[in-house]
Amino acid sequence: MPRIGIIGGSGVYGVFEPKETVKVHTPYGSPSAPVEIGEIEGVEVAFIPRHGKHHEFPPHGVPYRANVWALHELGVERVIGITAVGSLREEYKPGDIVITDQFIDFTKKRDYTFYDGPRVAHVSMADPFCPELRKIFYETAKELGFSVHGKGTYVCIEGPRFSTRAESFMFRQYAHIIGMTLVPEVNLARELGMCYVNIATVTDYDVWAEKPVDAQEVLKVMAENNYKVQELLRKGIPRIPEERHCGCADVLKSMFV
Ligand SMILES: CSC[C@H]1O[C@H](OP(=O)(O)O)[C@H](O)[C@@H]1O
Ligand SMILES: Nc1ncnc2[nH]cnc12
Repeated sequence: MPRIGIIGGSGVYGVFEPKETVKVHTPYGSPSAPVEIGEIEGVEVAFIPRHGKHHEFPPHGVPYRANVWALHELGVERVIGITAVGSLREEYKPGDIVITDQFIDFTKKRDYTFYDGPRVAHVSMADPFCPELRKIFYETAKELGFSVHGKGTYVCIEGPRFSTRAESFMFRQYAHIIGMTLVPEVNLARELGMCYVNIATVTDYDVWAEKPVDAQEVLKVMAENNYKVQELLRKGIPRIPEERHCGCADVLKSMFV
């Protein structure tokens, strides 16, 4: 049973040679693609490409609930979310890795919860990311010699369009990086008591820095930096302890009304 799940973002459609591919049906429909099960350095891992095998799901159309539910159903306790992000600050440069520590939600119409009633839950999101996983991947990225930021606030926009200049200037007052997919993936994982870490690769300076970003540029820079994500997973995953000591599952004790 895989206890670690990876959700790959733009430009990340496979991170190992799958041993098995599983079609999972969930109460929320099918995940973006059948779940691939394989091993990274001897550790069993499940993988879902967030946008589908051929990037057919736009950020506002990703079946986030089905993806997270499917991983949970397969026994996953820890989710590693890989994302491509724009930079809102000079010092977060294209090619840098960010181990996100906070987010701001500017999405508008997604399915944000597994608890639509009659069971009602209010999950704490004060510290949305697993501290244990953040430490492992930050330290591993440092050891690998990558330019890595141990913190960063991710503003999640609805997309699929990129920001206007005015929006970009506003967002950069509060956040460091910008993307379209962290929410609701991170909060859904938390609602099931799973750990979640976001490994973000900076692909561009968002439009505040003058030149408008485009999708081709994001994919090109992601492809150039893909090896960093692969190395980080290969070296970081074997360092994840069997037992969790992070308290991420404790939210389940107090979130129900
Ligand atoms: C391909 S450009 C915009 C697209 O890239 C990012 O995807 P992901 O977060 O899944 O890596 C961004 O959020 C948008 O969905
Ligand atoms: N500048 C940007 N804005 C929103 N999502 C992105 N994903 C990658 N770069 C982005």
